[in-house]
Amino acid sequence: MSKGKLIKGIAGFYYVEVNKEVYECKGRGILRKKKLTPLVGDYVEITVTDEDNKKGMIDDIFPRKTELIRPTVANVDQVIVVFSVTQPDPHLSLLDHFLILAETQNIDVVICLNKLDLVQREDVAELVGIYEKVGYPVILTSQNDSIGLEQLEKVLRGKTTVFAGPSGVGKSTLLNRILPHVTLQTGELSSKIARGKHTTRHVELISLETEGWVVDTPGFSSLNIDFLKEEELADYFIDFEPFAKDCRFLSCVHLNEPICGVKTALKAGQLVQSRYNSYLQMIGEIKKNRRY
Ligand SMILES: Nc1nc2c(ncn2[C@@H]2O[C@H](COP(=O)(O)OP(=O)(O)OP(=O)(O)O)[C@@H](O)[C@H]2O)c(=O)[nH]1
Ligand SMILES: [Zn+2]
Repeated sequence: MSKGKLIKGIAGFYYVEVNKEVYECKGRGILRKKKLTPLVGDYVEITVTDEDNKKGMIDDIFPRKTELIRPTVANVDQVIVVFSVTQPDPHLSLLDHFLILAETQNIDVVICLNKLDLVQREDVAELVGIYEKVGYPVILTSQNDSIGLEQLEKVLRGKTTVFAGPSGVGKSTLLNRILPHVTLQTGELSSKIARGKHTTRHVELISLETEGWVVDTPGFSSLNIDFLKEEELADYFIDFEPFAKDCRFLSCVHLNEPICGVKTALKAGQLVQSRYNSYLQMIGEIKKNRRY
């Protein structure tokens, strides 16, 4: 028996990578009896039934560390959320929505700001400062000027990483650059049509030469956080947390309550206005969702 990583599942077949070789596998009946469904990202035990044709059977699934819902991938170590510094301009509210979703799934995030070749470093210093202060690592990259690529590779090494971000920020271009052995569709090829296909694609882990896997995901233009409750939203703003303990009421939602640690910190410049604006916007979305 060998231990492998499930990298793709299509129509009842599971593709399992063992020492850089990929085996087409079926799941044994025992899995169904145990109510286990193999997921992309799973570490599995397989028996090779046909070495020449690379076929095998999945005997067991190792316990999952994490289970991401969208995309459905097990054992994800981190998400790299890519935004471009311009073209398109970074949409901070969208980035904050993404960060909140990642926090609800308890997953580590690295922010990658791409297309650095189009601006001066000074122009992005404020943006970088905002998110580093909040507590997220920020990497600056450019595929055109080969900036930050080694740093990015270092972050990916040995991990299972989901790449996410809005359309057109350069995710596929970056991945093609650090994965020279695969070719992903980028916006340059008949963009709109390619993009349509993008969304129906199967989730697939791409193996890195330096150990580790990445998952490319279709670009998003909006994200729903309105399944959250108003009173729990602030818990996912990791920068609010140290100040929320100074609120008079335990149930404070940091809007109009008297003696609110979050609003005091905001006035004192200890919290960033754009983050609080995103918070207000999300509260609005949650309230709207409740009205039926
Ligand atoms: N100036 C500059 N342009 C870039 C860079 N990286 C990518 N681009 C361009 O940005 C456009 C979009 O790149 P893609 O890689 O297709 O973007 P994507 O994020 O994968 O987009 P979706 O597939 O729609 O999610 C293309 O025209 C790229 O040539 C960069 O570092 N600098
Ligand atoms: Zn408060």
